[in-house]
Amino acid sequence: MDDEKSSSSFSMGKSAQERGLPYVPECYFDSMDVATVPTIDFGRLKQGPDERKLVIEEIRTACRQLGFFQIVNHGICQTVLDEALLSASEFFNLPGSEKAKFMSNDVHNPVRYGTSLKDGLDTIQFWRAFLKHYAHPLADWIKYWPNNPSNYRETMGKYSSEVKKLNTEITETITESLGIGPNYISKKMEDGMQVITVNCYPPCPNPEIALGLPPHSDYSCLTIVLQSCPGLEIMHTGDSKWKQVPQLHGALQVHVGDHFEVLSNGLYKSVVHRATLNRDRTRISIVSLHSLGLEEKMGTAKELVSEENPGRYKKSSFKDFLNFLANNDLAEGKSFINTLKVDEKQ
Ligand SMILES: O=C(O)CCC(=O)C(=O)O
Ligand SMILES: [Fe+2]
Repeated sequence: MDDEKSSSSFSMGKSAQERGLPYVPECYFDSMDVATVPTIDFGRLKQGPDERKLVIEEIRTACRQLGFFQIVNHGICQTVLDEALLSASEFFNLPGSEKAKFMSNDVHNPVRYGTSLKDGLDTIQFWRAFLKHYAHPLADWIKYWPNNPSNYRETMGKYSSEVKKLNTEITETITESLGIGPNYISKKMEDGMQVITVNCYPPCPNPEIALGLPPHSDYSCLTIVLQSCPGLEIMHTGDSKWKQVPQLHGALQVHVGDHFEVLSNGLYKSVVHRATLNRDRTRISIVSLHSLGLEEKMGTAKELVSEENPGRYKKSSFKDFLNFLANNDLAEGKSFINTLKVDEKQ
């Protein structure tokens, strides 16, 4: 199956759910374990210091136990979310030749399209098309983004800048929950990198034997994800089982990434996750990865290191991750965070 055929085999309707944003019949997930995902009401952060303290405690627990939570009342309105998803799906519906203009295997390229929708039906392993683009500072990068569909830059740009602001707020709560204060890294994060990965997983004829994305953790400090329907699975640290993340309309998912595992000296673990497939509808996810500047190294907070609790990680930057990615295949189980652990055998 080639990209051209897969793209034309799905189409979007007119309005978010009515507009036909993809859904998956519930029966598909009957056989799966569903994750109990902490849902954090961000509106409560502004309801006085006592309420804020409780929310920070919930975030601490979620980051320690799962490295993952979802947020509601995050302040980004539903229209912005729906329109970003819609223009993402319109992009993937374009003819292959249009998308191929952005095709690149160079992981250092700030805008690139790629697809694994080429393998024969018997041999498919991964079933995904993606568009990645740098998003901060927006004015520097937006001119390189697709302008087909014609509102792509506007809708995705709006979503990107709102999610960038949200990232700063979440970062403040995370460092506060680590006991190092809300301003520990927020300014650096504000000036740091934002990479948007738009994933498209068309209906797959063999969802049992293929995946959208292999198990991995994100290199980022934080990743914020908007999904059109369920499909993400996270590894439950308690019983080491894959669990499906349920769909909560309007919620955004937050992943602790490798660089926050490093900052926290391993108190918070980056969440291992994978994208599964279904045979009925297309799934879209918009993934916003936030880290420090391209060459700025993330190290462990010195406040979280002591004689009894020595530093466990080497410093690294986003660029170090890109160099790792250029030379290693995540599908073969290679993991960036493992290369950062000081006691890990290389
Ligand atoms: O599609 C998803 O929900 C996950 C995508 C993902 O993990 C990634 O792009 O890093
Ligand atoms: Fe990921």
